[in-house]
Amino acid sequence: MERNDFPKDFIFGVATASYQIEGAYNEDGKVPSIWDVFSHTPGKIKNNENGDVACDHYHRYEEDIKIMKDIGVDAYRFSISWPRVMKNTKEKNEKGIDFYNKLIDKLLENNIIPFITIYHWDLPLFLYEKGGWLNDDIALYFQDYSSILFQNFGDRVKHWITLNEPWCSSFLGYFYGIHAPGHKNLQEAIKAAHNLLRAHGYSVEAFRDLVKDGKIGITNVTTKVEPADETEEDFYVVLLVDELTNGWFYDPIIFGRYPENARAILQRNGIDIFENDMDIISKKIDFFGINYYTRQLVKYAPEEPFMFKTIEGELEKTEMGWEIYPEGLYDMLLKIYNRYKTPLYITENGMAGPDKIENGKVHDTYRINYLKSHFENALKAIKDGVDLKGYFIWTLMDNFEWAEGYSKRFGIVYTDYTTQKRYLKDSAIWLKKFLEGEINL
Ligand SMILES: CO[C@H](O)c1c[n+]2c([nH]1)[C@H](O)[C@@H](O)[C@H](O)[C@H]2CO
Repeated sequence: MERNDFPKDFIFGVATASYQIEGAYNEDGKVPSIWDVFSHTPGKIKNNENGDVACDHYHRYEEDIKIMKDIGVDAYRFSISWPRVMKNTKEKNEKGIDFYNKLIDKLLENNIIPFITIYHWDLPLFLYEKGGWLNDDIALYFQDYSSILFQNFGDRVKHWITLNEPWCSSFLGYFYGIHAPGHKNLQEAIKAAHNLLRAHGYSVEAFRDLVKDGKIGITNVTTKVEPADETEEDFYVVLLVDELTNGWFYDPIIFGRYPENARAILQRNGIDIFENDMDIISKKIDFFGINYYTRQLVKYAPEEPFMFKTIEGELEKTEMGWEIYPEGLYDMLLKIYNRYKTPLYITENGMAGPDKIENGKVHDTYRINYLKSHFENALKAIKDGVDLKGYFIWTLMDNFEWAEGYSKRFGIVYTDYTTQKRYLKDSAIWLKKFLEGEINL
């Protein structure tokens, strides 16, 4: 398999997110986010680390773009920091706008296509203090914020993603409590999920007026859910978990309704399900972004809140403890495309590895093998009819891995956090050769 086996307009890129790489957490008018608060709260982040400095990308973006250019990526997916661009619900921070204008112009100067994620979890604290994703007004605040981005950047940026993984923002942030704002309330999670979907819809509505020649979509967690054992009960919980994680955020956008089995279970547990604005939520999109990493093995467990528990699988695992399961990418690409008939991008795929640097080198052969096997499954899906338009590797450089702090390295570029020096890992050199057509896998 080689680069030319992919469609000629297929794009390969790398992805990052504002809070994970930018640093400058209180510079040039940026106001606090819920992640600034959460990461400064003792015990929330491994080793009590935070994103105050991260990869210092705010000051080093030109160097980072040069690295992307050197590797030869076609596109770069990055997120906008809402609290860097907005001082409050109405006023924009000009210095924040300036930063992203410079970033976008430098990308275009280097023939790298910018893909903007409007929201990748760093909610401004001033909105959290108004109720955050639990306050129905947030959908219109998000529309106002989105409109400011469309008006300032839409002349040059034609590919937009409204939200990154609303499942994480709602379930990890409001039910499991391991992400900001750290709540543990299922009803809140369902409310937040609905307001995230509403915010997505209102953003799409504004986009159609303000960036008429652009494409917009949403990125969802997309995990292959499989039964731990071949029992009827385990197959039943597969259906339920697939609806609760994947379907809950795909179905409303295409069908204008929540998946019925998960909905029934939630209602049977006394959870209110929301229906308002389904016409807004299901505004036509141009693509889905798929974040695929691994599978989830589930077992029927009647004693658990959703009657299932997750079982540890036997396959080789990454540093995150996630099984390496490239076939699952093929399965999910087919499943999502055939169910929703909407063009797809892989907006994240990659692995955390035991990366050690020696004399400026990182021999991450395991990451090359991971990417190679996932590229092969993406190509197989294309050959089997999936309209897959691109593939973004997570991630450009090692960065702040949320609750894991800096302990997990996903980058194809190694970040030395003490010197802020960047080092191309073997996987970056491999990718460069693949993109140049030098490698036939
Ligand atoms: C099951 O993994 C999720 O889909 C997922 C994995 N990841 C993500 N979502 C987030 O979008 C990134 O910000 C993370 O850095 C990245 C690596 O953890």
